Amino acid sequence: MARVIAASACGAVVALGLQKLLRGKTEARRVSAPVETKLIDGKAIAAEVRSEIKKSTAELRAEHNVTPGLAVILVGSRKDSQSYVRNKKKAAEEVGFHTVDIVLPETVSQEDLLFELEKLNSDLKVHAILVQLPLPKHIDEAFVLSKIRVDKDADGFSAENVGNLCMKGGFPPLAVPCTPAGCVELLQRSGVEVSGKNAVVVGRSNIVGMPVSQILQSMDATVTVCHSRTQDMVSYLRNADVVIAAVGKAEYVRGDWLKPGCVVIDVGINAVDDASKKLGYRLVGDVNFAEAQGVAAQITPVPGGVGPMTIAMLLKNTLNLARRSLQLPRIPLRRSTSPAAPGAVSAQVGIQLPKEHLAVVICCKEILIAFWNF
Ligand SMILES: Nc1nc2c(c(=O)[nH]1)N[C@@H](CN(C=O)c1ccc(C(=O)N[C@@H](CCC(=O)O)C(=O)O)cc1)CN2
Repeated sequence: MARVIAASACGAVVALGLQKLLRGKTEARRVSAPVETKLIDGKAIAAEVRSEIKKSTAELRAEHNVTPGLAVILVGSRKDSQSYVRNKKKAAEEVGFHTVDIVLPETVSQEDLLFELEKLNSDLKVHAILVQLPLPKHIDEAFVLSKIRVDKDADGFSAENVGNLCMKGGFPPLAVPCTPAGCVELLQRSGVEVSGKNAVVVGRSNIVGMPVSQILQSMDATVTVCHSRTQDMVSYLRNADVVIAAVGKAEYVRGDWLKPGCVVIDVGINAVDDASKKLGYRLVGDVNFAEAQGVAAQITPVPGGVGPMTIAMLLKNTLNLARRSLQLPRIPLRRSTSPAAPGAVSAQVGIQLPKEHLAVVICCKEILIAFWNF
């Protein structure tokens, strides 16, 4: 009897030891080897897009005698908005666009702002209008945006453009919100295939979170939108192949929340105090960049990631709106890495065909193939 007890006690000790050893092994497996993290250089990619737009603008002028025109309305004297508007105007002029800038005082009435907007709506030289956001509190932002002609909506913020962005198999939007389009362009030009992948968007703003989630969904990603009320956000992020961080909180997403090998697009631009800098602050994103190193396979830096793409995509929208005014198709800037599914709403830069035209193209292709085989 004593021997039996001793044997089973011994067995239990061995089993416990084995269990411990195994647990140790699984824990060791969970800590994966560091990943080599590649930087997605938004500055360089934006320069590439701008040079393609410059070329297409020169062709449009040579072939149709039309110069794309962009008008920007700035209300008030916020330093950041002034700087964004200055950069937009500079970039537009560099690619050969005609530009108009309207600067109104902080105290301007909504009526006077709408009066200026109306003049731009009927200016034949202006193909795209942008109202720099945010607007002062006394102005109804949504109402003002709704007064921009849909076919001059440079930001793609109108209900019709956003509606078309969300509709499966509907008309393609005339313009796509610039920052979301920039995020997707970065993914495409970095060879990231999103179809069938888990994408997590952190943030649900009208400018970024909502439209980027719609675009990714139209590209066949499985999209989860996390926000301030999401419970256990980390559980979603740990399963995300693609992360779009647009929450507006400095270094909010921690490195150990990410799935090893994921791709991170950091939309945040947050100023944090830094006495070592001349300005007394430095810019950081919504993701803890240092911690994401060695975990993410690719990541955008801040600054120099999504920001420059926002302006490049504004130029793209302006060029496409100018082309549309001549009933020309959208300009294909560069072949994307993955073609959109037929009829899908697409954020790609290529020509977008309505379903009927696509059917004709497919039909012609079938006839050609049949002819060839015959
Ligand atoms: N009508 C709109 N208003 C606003 C938009 C918009 O798309 N349409 N987006 C933002 C601001 N924005 C453009 O307007 C914008 C933000 C940041 C950048 C950028 O290039 N950032 C740089 C860093 C800049 C710096 O040093 O301060 C970067 O990330 O590298 C461009 C445009 C709100 N309003």
